[in-house]
Amino acid sequence: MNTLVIKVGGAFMQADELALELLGVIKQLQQKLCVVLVHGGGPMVEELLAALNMTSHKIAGLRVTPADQMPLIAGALAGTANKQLCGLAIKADLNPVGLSLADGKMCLGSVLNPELGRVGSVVAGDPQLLKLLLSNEMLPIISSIGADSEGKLLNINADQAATVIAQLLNAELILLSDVPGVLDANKELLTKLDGEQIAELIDKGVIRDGMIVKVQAALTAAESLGRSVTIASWKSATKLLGFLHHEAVGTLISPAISPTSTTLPHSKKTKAD
Ligand SMILES: Nc1ncnc2c1ncn2[C@@H]1O[C@H](COP(=O)(O)OP(=O)(O)O)[C@@H](O)[C@H]1O
Ligand SMILES: CC(=O)N[C@@H](CCC(=O)OP(=O)(O)O)C(=O)O
Repeated sequence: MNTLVIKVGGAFMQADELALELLGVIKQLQQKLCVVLVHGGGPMVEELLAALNMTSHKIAGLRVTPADQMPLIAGALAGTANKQLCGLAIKADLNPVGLSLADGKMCLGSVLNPELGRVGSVVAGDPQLLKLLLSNEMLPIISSIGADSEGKLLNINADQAATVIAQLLNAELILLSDVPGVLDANKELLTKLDGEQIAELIDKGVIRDGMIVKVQAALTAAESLGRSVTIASWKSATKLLGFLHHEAVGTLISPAISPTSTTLPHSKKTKAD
């Protein structure tokens, strides 16, 4: 069976009804595909830090993560967000297994850039654990907390995490957010983009904030997997069933023409490269 990696942003877990609808669609997709869910949780991180009177900021879409905030961020992502999503999956009659990127050595992490603190990059490691779970019809639900070779925790952007999981399993990849896809300057959906068009839209300031990391992660995946990656909304779950019949949803990111335009800031090459 082919494998599909679906990534959902943090706002997803806070929209129970829509989340349950998407999880119902995942149950249907499981008839035809192996599905792995990767999740973010930016809003949960921010809520926890704010409750503790702590602040946080992002550089180029990546949250600067001082070492003393790492246990809290791991709690919000691998704890609150992961378990909340596993709970919703149980309600949707799925068989979830909550994991982080270090489990079963599925991904190997290292510090991305010391200026960002414990922010990490990961490369594909051992797929055995995920294959075992998928062959038993379980739904792996993976948070973007990883670890370095010394076992110290790392905070990985969840779009980048999903990209590496797709590389690990040679899977299709869909990145779901709270927007219908990548939008142009008039807020109209762009149905197809390649590396050159993306570079231009970033230059013009049309693609901003978290969407920059997302499109760059999608390009990295598209290039290394040699197939298009979808950016779409988790708010229109049933449209995703069209994916089974090769119907396009959201924005299709196709492999870049210019490989240099796809590199993430300071990112390392993955094994799949
Ligand atoms: N051109 C664009 N098209 C769509 N969304 C964009 C664009 N530029 C910036 N964004 C912003 O990017 C956000 C999605 O990125 P992010 O907040 O990181 O999502 P998630 O948490 O779902 O991963 C959108 O909610 C939107 O505010
Ligand atoms: C390094 C980095 O930026 N980590 C992200 C991980 C969670 C994430 O990516 O969540 P969303 O998908 O909801 O944005 C963070 O701390 O917010």
